[in-house]
Amino acid sequence: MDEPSATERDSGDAAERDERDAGAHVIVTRGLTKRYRGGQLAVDGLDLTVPAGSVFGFLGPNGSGKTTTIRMLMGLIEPTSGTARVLGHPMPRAGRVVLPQVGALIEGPALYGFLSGRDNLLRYDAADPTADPRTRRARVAAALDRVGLAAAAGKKARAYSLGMKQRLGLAAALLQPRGLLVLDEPTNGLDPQGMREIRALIRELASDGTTVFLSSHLLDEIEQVCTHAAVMTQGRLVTQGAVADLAAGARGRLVVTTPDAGEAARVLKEQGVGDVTADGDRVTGEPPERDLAEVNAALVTAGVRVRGLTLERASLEDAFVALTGEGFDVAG
Ligand SMILES: Nc1ncnc2c1ncn2[C@@H]1O[C@H](COP(=O)(O)OP(=O)(O)OP(=O)(O)O)[C@@H](O)[C@H]1O
Repeated sequence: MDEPSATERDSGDAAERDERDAGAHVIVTRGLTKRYRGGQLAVDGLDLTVPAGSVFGFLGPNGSGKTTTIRMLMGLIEPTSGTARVLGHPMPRAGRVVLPQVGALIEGPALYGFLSGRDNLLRYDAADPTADPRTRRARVAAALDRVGLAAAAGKKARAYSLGMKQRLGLAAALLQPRGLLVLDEPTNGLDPQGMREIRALIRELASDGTTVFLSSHLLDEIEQVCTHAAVMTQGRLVTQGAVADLAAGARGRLVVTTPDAGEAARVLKEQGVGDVTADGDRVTGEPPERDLAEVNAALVTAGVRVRGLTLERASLEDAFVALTGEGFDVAG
């Protein structure tokens, strides 16, 4: 009679659930909090869940607590409170087990400019007590090949472009098989071409199933590269989930293309369209409840020459604005 019901049995407590999920989730934090000594609350009660195999974007404006979180995940600093599990183990306690399985690129790679790209990697690998010296040369060659630096391997690192340096940093993270790659702002400071190269490389690295956790203050970067994302603002988590679902949670924009933008804006407002803005021949607004065919008919009746009337898919930026009521500080 007193047997627990299926739901009671299944619910468990949060710790048990996290234990069960350890294989499915590569990073799990609960109430993770960091208050710096000066009193700054940098991360505030963070509950993060990173699914295995995802390319997970950790998105937030500058100063929102991304680097502080990454430093706690990597055991570089102690949390003030809360817990973090990485690859199923508690951090920072299990650092010795976890860290060899994590390839990290944090705050730019430390390189010796006077050494070639190849020699930098050989030296880096030699400093890793878990690395097998017998396979060193082969692993370095494979990593250079993987990031597209095989041809430039003999060049001194100081002659590398910023994008090449960043790729060399990624190669260093790939010298050993990894369960997780952690990249802090991997395209920061790169020109558009360098950004494209790094993004393509990240997608390729992820295609073999390696979980990639990358921080960025660039919304479009997350949309282009990531399957999942978490959004931070002022140390707090705003939302997390599959990128497609996050964007779908926000409503898109109604877009009317017309040479008669002023008149179109007036008619749209009359038709109950909110937040109408006109920019050149594009007039946009919040989609109204009513049938768009009626809105179109009203525009045409008023003499507006409609070239196009569409609903634009909501972006992650729309979702961010809808959730926080703030604009996303893209300039950083
Ligand atoms: N060592 C420190 N001591 C005191 N405050 C700090 C320290 N490091 C960061 N902070 C503060 O904590 C907050 C979060 O900083 P953090 O660097 O984690 O943010 P971020 O999202 O990574 O931003 P950025 O991209 O600029 O690094 C900021 O207000 C920052 O000024």
